[in-house]
Amino acid sequence: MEAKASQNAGRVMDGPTNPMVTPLLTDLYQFTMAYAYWKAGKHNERAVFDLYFRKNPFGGEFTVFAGLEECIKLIANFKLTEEEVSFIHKSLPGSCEEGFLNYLREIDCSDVEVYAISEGTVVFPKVPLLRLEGPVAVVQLLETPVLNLVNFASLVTTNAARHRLVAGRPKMLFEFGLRRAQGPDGAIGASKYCYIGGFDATSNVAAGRLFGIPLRGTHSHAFVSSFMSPDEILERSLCSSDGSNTCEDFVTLVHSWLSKIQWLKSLGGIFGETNQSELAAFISYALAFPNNFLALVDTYDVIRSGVPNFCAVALALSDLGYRAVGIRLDSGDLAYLSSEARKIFHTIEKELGVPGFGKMIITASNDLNEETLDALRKQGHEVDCFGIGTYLVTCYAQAALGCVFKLVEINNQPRIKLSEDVSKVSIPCKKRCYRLYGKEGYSLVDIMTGENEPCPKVGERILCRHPFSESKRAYVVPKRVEELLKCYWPGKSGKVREELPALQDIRDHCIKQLEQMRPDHIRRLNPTPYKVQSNDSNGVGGASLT
Ligand SMILES: Nc1ncnc2c1ncn2[C@@H]1O[C@H](COP(=O)(O)OP(=O)(O)OP(=O)(O)O)[C@@H](O)[C@H]1O
Ligand SMILES: O=P(O)(O)OC[C@H]1O[C@H](OP(=O)(O)OP(=O)(O)O)[C@H](O)[C@@H]1O
Ligand SMILES: O=C(O)c1cccnc1
Ligand SMILES: [Mg+2]
Repeated sequence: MEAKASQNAGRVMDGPTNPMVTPLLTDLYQFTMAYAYWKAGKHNERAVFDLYFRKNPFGGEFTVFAGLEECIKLIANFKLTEEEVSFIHKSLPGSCEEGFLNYLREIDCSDVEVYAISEGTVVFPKVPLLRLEGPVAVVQLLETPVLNLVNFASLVTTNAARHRLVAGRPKMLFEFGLRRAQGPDGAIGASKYCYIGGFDATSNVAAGRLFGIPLRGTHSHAFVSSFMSPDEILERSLCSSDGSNTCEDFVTLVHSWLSKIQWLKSLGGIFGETNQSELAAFISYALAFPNNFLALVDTYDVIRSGVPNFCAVALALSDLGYRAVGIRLDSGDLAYLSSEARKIFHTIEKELGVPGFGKMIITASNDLNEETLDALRKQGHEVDCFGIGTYLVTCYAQAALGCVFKLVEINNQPRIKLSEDVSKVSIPCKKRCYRLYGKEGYSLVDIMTGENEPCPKVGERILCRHPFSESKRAYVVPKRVEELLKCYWPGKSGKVREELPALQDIRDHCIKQLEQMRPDHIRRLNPTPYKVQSNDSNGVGGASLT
């Protein structure tokens, strides 16, 4: 065990994704406190801090924890450069002794221990997501960057998970937020964490390269409106998909299909002359990507122009052995338009005998959010994929998660932060945290115990009580007990360090966690609060949880 621990601790780890994440990415008062600790000879006192939040976001009763990997990468690489030390020197109020600068030159996180809940886990208020233990001055310097790395990551992952829950599992979800995100880091972070929260892909090419997230894109309005007429298309030939023949005039082939569907009885003359500049754009795009033809159909009129133009191009492609992908709708009533488009696709499949035409993929976008996804689901729609930007990545419905970082123990002495507001009182002591599962497989309660208290055991009755309300207590007989806080950075403790999982594994873990939640905790309307309690060692009676 010792050998493995030192091997892990010695492994070189990449720095944080964003090179701006350095020891200077902290509040000034962390450095002034560090100086004052040092001056008082207290800087090496051993402190324990908990990072937790007080209230679930978005009016819900769950949160998904994210940002751990970036925290560990910061901690693993925490070292001030000479230039940074001299900047701190200049920035501290008044004079600062040379000895402190030497101290700053030497510090790193080799004596810090980090325990954390696994990234992608569903978590609840008050339970520590991270527990940092180490020399007080060093751990204080970590407070701000660690909060910064966890707060938005967990908020946007939770937002993505909520969008996933309301859209339903079979739907594809694409994150399209780069243009609207809070700057480059907000965008890259949103792409990474929306993927963890259950999105299938991103339009953000940089995030695709950095994290290996699948990239997806559709078709733009500018491309459609950049064309005037099919006469602009000079190179009109297209080779069949198997290379066996070439259609010399693909434009004429498309026109012949357009007239055929125009007069299809079962379409009831729903369209006459379609927009020819739009048709030109579709043909041109099909010539560029015959295997991936997808058209944005709402530039002029979805039902009278966009969809018929798309169908004509898709049918011409089908003659040459290609299968079109589908359409994107970006305005109007998405429930109505997707259903009408689907009817047309089915009619063409049936009337013209083109197998699979009814299954064209319909993508929808345009200011989508949880509410609109919910409304669409209730109305009924035929959308297969949703492209979601602004509301998702900016976390429009809630600006911040509000994680805090509180001192709970110093030199083995418990510490508490009091407040008039009971929900703001910190819970003292170095803790262990457990999730207790009932006989149906759902988790029943998270409990926090003192570090040296006995751990809950399967099949044994445990009395759990609300941390601040004496009367709220219940017995639990767990069928399974899971310890939540694991060692992700052992410091000098010699403990084995948990490996940081691959992004894909974090995503799988998150999806599985949400599938295992009792449905009433994750429903949108009036969800049931999940219980977070502490262990009751004095054994007074209570109700039972099963
Ligand atoms: N069936 C529906 N039920 C509820 N909301 C919908 C439905 N269809 C679309 N929406 C949402 O309604 C809003 C419509 O936006 P808006 O009023 O700007 O119209 P628009 O279709 O974008 O118009 P424009 O043609 O000017 O772009 C969007 O937020 C969209 O997601
Ligand atoms: O609507 P969001 O959820 O933010 O998703 C991304 C949007 O970005 C694009 O258009 P853009 O918003 O740039 O232009 P538009 O509003 O005119 O469609 C795209 O067509 C989507 O509508
Ligand atoms: O690929 C798309 O359709 C896309 C990408 C980003 C924003 N809006 C749309
Ligand atoms: Mg828009």
